Amino acid sequence: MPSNPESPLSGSRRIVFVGGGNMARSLIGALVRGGTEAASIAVAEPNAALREALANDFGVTAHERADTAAANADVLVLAVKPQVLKDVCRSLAPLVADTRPLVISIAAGVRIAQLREWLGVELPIVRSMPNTPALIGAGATGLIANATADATRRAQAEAILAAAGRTAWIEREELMDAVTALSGSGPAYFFLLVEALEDAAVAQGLSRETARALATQTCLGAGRMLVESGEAPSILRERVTSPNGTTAAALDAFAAGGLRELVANAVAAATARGRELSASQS
Ligand SMILES: NC(=O)C1=CN([C@@H]2O[C@H](COP(=O)(O)OP(=O)(O)OC[C@H]3O[C@@H](n4cnc5c(N)ncnc54)[C@H](O)[C@@H]3O)[C@@H](O)[C@H]2O)C=CC1
Ligand SMILES: O=C(O)[C@@H]1CCC=N1
Repeated sequence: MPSNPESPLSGSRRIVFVGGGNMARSLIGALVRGGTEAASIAVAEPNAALREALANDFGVTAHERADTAAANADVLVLAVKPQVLKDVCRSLAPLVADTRPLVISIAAGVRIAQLREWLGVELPIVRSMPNTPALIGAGATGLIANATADATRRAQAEAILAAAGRTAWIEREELMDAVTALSGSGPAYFFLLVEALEDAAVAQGLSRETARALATQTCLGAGRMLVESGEAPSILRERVTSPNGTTAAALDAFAAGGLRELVANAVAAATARGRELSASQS
């Protein structure tokens, strides 16, 4: 149980993660750091090394099998790869028919209707899309609930994901593909930009070490300014850009190369791939 009785998690008897990989580890770490008692968290993970690491690092109960871990779950967090989710849900169907947990899925491209079908019974379901910065408590997560999830269940789901960063509810489930393309995959776009900046600076004569240090700190500083100033990115960009100066020269080159169109194409491709993945799961 969380120590704070006002927390939306205070009524959770047991939060059970099915799958103990990267994302589950991020969320479990965030919950424990945020004050949720490790004794109220269990995880099912077939990989023994991962299981032991979760138990040792966070004090949670780790099981080999999902059905053992999920007995008496109040909240079930589905954190396996999308490809195995159907089998996992079907194996848990008899159990959840009795225990009626809140089900939170973090699987990319798996729709609520599919989860409902595989679980075999009407349950409160929240589909979410977190991202890897959840590892350091700086995640961004999109959420959508089915009609069976009442305000209490929605608040519980939000509190679990909010332990690892910011959350945003979306109005229509189709928009989850866009959320996946923006914040789910987004950290990779950012890392690619840092790689490209680093390589470009090396080409201009800086050492690899200096280029990485300056590129990394520049991105951190710019990101923090964006969050802490609350100002629009376009305003912050204009403030860096002296008329006819160095930034203007670089921005002209970006525009000539079609950077905005390229980003729009990349996000459209990711959105379309999300749609394809969910169609292939049925
Ligand atoms: N990596 C990312 O950036 C993001 C991933 N996601 C989603 O999160 C989910 C998990 O992704 P990761 O943590 O990156 O994958 P992962 O591969 O690190 O973790 C999945 C874990 O599930 C375990 N597993 C497999 N079969 C199982 C079973 N029957 N019962 C219990 N556990 C089982 C595996 O041993 C593995 O450790 C995926 O559905 C993915 O779409 C969501 C947002 C971002
Ligand atoms: O690349 C993927 O499909 C997953 C979903 C969001 C981040 N990684």
